[in-house]
Amino acid sequence: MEILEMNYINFRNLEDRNIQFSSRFNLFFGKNGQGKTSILEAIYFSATGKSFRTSKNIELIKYNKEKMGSYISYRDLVSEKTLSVKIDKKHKEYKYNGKKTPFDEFYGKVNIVTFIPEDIELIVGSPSFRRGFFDGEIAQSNFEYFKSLKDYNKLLKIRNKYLKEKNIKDEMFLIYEEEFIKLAAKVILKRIEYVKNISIILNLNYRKLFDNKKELNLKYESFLGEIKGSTLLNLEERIKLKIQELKYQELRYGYSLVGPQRDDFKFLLNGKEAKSYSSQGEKKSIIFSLKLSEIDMVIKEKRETPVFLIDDISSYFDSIRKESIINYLKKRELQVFISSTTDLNIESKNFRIDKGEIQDGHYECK
Ligand SMILES: Nc1ncnc2c1ncn2[C@@H]1O[C@H](COP(=O)(O)OP(=O)(O)OP(=O)(O)O)[C@@H](O)[C@H]1O
Repeated sequence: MEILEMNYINFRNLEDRNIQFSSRFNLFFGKNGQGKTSILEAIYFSATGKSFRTSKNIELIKYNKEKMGSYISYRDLVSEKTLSVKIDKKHKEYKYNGKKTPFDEFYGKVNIVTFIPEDIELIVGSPSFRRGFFDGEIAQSNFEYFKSLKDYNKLLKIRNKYLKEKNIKDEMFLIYEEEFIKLAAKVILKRIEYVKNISIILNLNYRKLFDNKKELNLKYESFLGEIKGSTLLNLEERIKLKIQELKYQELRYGYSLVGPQRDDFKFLLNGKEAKSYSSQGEKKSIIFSLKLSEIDMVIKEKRETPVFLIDDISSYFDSIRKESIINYLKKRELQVFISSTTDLNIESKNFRIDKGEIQDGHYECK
């Protein structure tokens, strides 16, 4: 998959422009605070309708402007297509090949993997941050999961309302609960499968790029306890039993104590939890390996190569790790967008960013 060009109007601090991209490396080079992250965010936003920095789209609109718009053309395995988004303070409009499209159908058309410094939160941050990330990843290449998760979240809200009102004898509650259990089991099973598959690739990538003497593992921790080898049916059974077990606590707290919203993902380096035991350099390397593994997973699930966005590579990695990453990327057939404050010694289409203004052309990165 390849993004061919992009247009944007009133996107953060960027001067409006049309940009043609290279199918391999695109390097955005500039000093701090000039708009390097914003241009990567504009690419991500145009392709997915979401930002990797904020959940409030309104923040993307340039200060003192009323609306913002973006457009990309891209090529997948089949043909060339376009996506566009318009937002103002009240409305959002998504278009696919010029036709209005609901967000659910817009999202997932272009596969993008991002690496941003804030990703370290995947190790040190909250379980909900990790769940959000992995759910997004699975949903990106699995529409059924996207639907199940959306429906599950709706039912979770409804269930919590009933629990809060202590209204669990209501006939509707029982009907909702049956569906709640089914969807909870589906979501958990898909997550287990995903973790199992990505874990193998993750370990290989970590060893290949950063340290071949260590073993990296990703583990799914469920509120159900040990769930290795589970099937959909026995997950449903176990959730039912757990609901029985926690019935009184759920009524006391007034919200669900069962379900995938209670689960977490853990990174283990040589069997020890990375959050508590790994160095900063190791944590960054784990996350980078995770992102490379995501690329491999998208290729496996969709047979389509995703686009890779890497923000601020120069200040994030030391020179040895940076070289290892660049050498690896050179060998992969990927379209890569990188922002950096220093030269990376790669053959790339270069863009210089200065106060939101982007100029292209080859130049010396100094
Ligand atoms: N909605 C907006 N409208 C106008 N300017 C904005 C908006 N949102 C953020 N900015 C400004 O855009 C500038 C560029 O931010 P950005 O994060 O893209 O910089 P950067 O080049 O990645 O910097 P760094 O290397 O320090 O991370 C900042 O000065 C920021 O205050």
